[in-house]
Amino acid sequence: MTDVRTIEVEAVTKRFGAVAAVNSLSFQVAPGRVTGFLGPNGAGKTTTLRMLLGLVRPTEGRATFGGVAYADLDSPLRTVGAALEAASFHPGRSARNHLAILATASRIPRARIDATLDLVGLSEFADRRVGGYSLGMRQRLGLASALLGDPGVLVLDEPINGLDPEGIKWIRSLLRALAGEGRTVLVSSHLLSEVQQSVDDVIIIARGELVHEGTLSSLSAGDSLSVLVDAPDRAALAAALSAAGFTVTAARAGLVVVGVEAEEVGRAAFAAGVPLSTLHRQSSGLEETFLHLVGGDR
Ligand SMILES: Nc1ncnc2c1ncn2[C@@H]1O[C@H](COP(=O)(O)OP(=O)(O)OP(=O)(O)O)[C@@H](O)[C@H]1O
Repeated sequence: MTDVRTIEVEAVTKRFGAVAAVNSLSFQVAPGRVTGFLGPNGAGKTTTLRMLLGLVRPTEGRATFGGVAYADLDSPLRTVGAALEAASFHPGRSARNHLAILATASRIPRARIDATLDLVGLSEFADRRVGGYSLGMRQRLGLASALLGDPGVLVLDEPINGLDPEGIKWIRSLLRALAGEGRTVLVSSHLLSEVQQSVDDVIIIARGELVHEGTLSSLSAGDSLSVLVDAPDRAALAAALSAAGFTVTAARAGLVVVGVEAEEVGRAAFAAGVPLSTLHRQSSGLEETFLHLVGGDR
């Protein structure tokens, strides 16, 4: 039997008039892992999550929980917890009040209210009006709403946005703990660096299309090694390196040679009798690989 905790997005397309916000997108998200859903602003992340949660109807394809559409789930809040970006809470109500309304509507035991407030660190502020909450506190309340039904799947849109450094550290360990309990945790972000420390897997989209799907370490496999080298006589250095068979690109700080170790470049320059002023190895970080994948010269 298919596990409802597995998110399945199958050839989903969403067009808004002539604009394809999401184009033939397919991926799966497995339980027991934290998965980052990444892409630059406007890539189609929110639209995809909204289709998954039955808030937007796909033009083509389907997005389900183990084959079951959100609208067909027996008890949605107990199966899937979601916190979407622009979550709006009635400013006059307290956090406790918000959760109580949700609990009543979904027949969730009231004991879950205090347990969830405690889990997201809002107990102290539970009876204050949400209107006076900071963005970080509203994020915590969004998370509390998602966790209230003790669901096996969590879908969180930019949950780190608005949190202070301590809050970021806290949410990272919470996400890990939730996945450790066997839940499916899907977290969107437009920055890889924001979620890098908490995700096992990544799904990267750009312009509505999938550009990479795999483990976080599968991303670093795409890292390219390069060497930055320079000489007082840059033209002589370029000629020597080209003659030695290297592919050389001119940069502001010197010449960049891709796919080789610094030692090989140094040896070629030495053999040609060209004194160097700069020689160092540079490895592109994950964020650069990510930006490259999404075509990011932002
Ligand atoms: N209701 C709508 N009507 C028309 N166009 C829309 C609508 N919703 C989204 N779009 C467009 O679809 C594209 C994808 O938007 P979406 O909000 O899904 O991206 P995103 O990856 O979540 O970006 P962000 O990180 O900025 O939230 C954008 O070009 C956006 O302008």
